[in-house]
Amino acid sequence: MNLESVAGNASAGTAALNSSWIDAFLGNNPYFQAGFGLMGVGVCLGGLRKLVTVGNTALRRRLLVSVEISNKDRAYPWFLEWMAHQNAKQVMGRESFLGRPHTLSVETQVEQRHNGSSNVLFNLVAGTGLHWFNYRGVWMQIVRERQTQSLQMMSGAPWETVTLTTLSRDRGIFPQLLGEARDLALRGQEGKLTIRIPWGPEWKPFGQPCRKRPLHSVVLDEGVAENIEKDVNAFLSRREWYANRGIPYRRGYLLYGPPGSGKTSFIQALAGVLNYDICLLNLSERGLGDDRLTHLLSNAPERSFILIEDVDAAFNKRVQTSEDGYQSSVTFSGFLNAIDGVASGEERVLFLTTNHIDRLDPALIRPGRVDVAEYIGDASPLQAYTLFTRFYGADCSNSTLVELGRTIQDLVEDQMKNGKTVSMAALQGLFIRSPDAKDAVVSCRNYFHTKSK
Ligand SMILES: Nc1ncnc2c1ncn2[C@@H]1O[C@H](COP(=O)(O)OP(=O)(O)OP(=O)(O)O)[C@@H](O)[C@H]1O
Repeated sequence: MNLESVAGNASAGTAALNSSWIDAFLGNNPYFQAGFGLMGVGVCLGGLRKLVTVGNTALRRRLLVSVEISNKDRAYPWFLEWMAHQNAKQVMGRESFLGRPHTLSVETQVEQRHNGSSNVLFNLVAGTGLHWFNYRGVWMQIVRERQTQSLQMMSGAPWETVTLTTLSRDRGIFPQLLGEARDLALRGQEGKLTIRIPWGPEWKPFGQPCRKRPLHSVVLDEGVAENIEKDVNAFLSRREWYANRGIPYRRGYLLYGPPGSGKTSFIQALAGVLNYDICLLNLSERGLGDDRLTHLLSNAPERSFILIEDVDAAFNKRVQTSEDGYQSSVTFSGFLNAIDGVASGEERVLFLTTNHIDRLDPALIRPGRVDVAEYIGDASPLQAYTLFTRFYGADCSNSTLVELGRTIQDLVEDQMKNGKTVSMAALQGLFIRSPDAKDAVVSCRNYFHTKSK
């Protein structure tokens, strides 16, 4: 036996000894056996979990359908209002709707009453988190999420989304539900006029929608209201006509005349009759530049009049020729470009008002920018008569009304012969302060008497 084979035998012996020691240690050690068992169970569970996740994703993809509504979309407030409505029904025990939401948020609504007072309603809607509800026999999941990390730049409000999920076969229920929400929201606005003002690059409702003013309550000189209304209606019915001829689909109106003659009131009443909103733009607003103005005019909400009041105040000859340039950061050429609306092919109805048409640059009031210019003047005798009869029509007999109305008419006529006029706003003020028709005549007489001194 040589030395090498002795060494080989020794090492083989050591290896056999080690392996039998490990086998003995592992095989007989209950801790190791349990450890391996647990590891096996863990691996199995991990695999199962993965399987469930994959299965769940596949199942969701094939069987479920989701709709996401973000608070950038117009449907978002409609949907929340609709939810509040459904929730109120549930609270009143009329309909089973939400699976008893535990997180609620408040949607506060201020309702203007007919007598001028207001009523505040607190609607409880499903808050952030997960909710279940049944709509027309279809179960849905609502997840309302709010992003607290980022805020909307202009309003400072957090971004929100509502995700509705239901079975794929019931996907047709979404348009139905959203349609219902829209109808509910629009029904709530029936008889109301929304005024919007710029908010950053967007238009935002200014306060609560107000009650529409009947057109006949604004008494203009004979034929004036009818002319404008007819022209606006003709324009709105000729979209195709404009498109076929490649003419930009826009129309500009300028109402000019003394203060308190009813220019703004008429535009608001007309918007109400046509179910249009008003986008009120103040050219002297701080921070309003050419770019933002162009963007605002090109992105006005559909079915809205753009109203720019006292347009002379922003661009009158005096200011334009002054050395320091313009009052606001909107330049005159920027304003002309914006109202020309090179960037927009959408319908655009622009109303401008001014007390001083002579101060307007001819470039602003040329056809294409201002297509119809109407003078709205102080009270004519007939306007005074009509306003008087509208105020006191219900309070006295027809013959008394006519007789007193004629007196008012004569008073205004006499004033005019003396080269004096009275605004409709002033007459309205006198009538509001007079409890009855006879008082109104006395007040008018005194007023005119004082004025003619
Ligand atoms: N023609 C009118 N018929 C009925 N009410 C009128 C008329 N004109 C003015 N009024 C009343 O006077 C008030 C002021 O009217 P409005 O603001 O419409 O006048 P305006 O011509 O736009 O004035 P300004 O040029 O100062 O902006 C309103 O409350 C309105 O009801």
